[in-house]
Amino acid sequence: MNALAHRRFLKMNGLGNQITVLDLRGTKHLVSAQEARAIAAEPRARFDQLMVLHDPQAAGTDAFVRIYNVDGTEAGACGNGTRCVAWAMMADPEMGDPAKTALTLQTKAGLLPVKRESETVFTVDMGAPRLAWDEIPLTEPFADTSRFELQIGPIDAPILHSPCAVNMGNPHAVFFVEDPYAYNLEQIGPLLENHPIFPDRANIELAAVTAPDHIVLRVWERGAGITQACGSGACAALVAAVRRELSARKAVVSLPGGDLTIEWRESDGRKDAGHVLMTGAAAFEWDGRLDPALLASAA
Ligand SMILES: N[C@@H](CCC[C@H](N)C(=O)O)C(=O)O
Repeated sequence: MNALAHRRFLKMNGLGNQITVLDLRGTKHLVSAQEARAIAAEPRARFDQLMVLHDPQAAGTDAFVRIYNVDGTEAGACGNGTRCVAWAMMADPEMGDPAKTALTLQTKAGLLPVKRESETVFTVDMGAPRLAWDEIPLTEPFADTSRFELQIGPIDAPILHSPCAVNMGNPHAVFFVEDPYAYNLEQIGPLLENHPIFPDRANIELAAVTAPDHIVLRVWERGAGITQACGSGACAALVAAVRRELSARKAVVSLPGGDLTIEWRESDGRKDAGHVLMTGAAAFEWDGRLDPALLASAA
């Protein structure tokens, strides 16, 4: 019998970003790409991202979290999913500890301290953005990744060009445009996600700065396509807007699924070294048990 059979899952969302939380603490099981895709095929467990909790690996942390996209690939960060995991570990009647108001999660990308602001609102310290070309990563060296050479469409009339690259635990390319909703993201997204300039592929953002403290954003997610919201994408958009001197260091980022407040702190006067804080809601939808028949097909 597969170790995942009949395991309880929580179906949640972070501003409409579909998140499934699976608690594997106390087991050694690592979800394979096939198993992740099999879980996504189960209508009640369907996700943009699957957040799998494992026993903590570092002192002072509450859990190690593996993050899977709907295509089975793994990611280092998921802002919306992190808030959902925090809700599960603090408020879920079966796995939550209501005494907790803060916790620290670890992912492949590092440590994520989370603070509970209210019943359903959490602030995640998403860490410091990484901005060097080989940290994004890009395949070619660019001294300045805030406006690097990349365009699609006709050479003399590109549809999109000169994005800003930001790594928020995962790679992002942010294009500044007048109206993010004026583009066929369904068509452009996969071309850019898989462009040879991104050796690890990339999440693609279309951002409009409508005021120094407001950004409108749409995201094509690596491994998941268009989602209602992307937390790390919202952080990347704010960081990119600050680097391009288009916005203040704190702004509301409006995604199709709702708003996130993002702040890029300074660190000892060093503008590029501070951490990015993301505040927003997490919503529980339902729970269920994984269907062994579907998992059997993944074996
Ligand atoms: N929805 C996410 C980002 C999930 C990971 C991403 N698709 C990747 O592969 O990097 C978020 O809220 O940050």
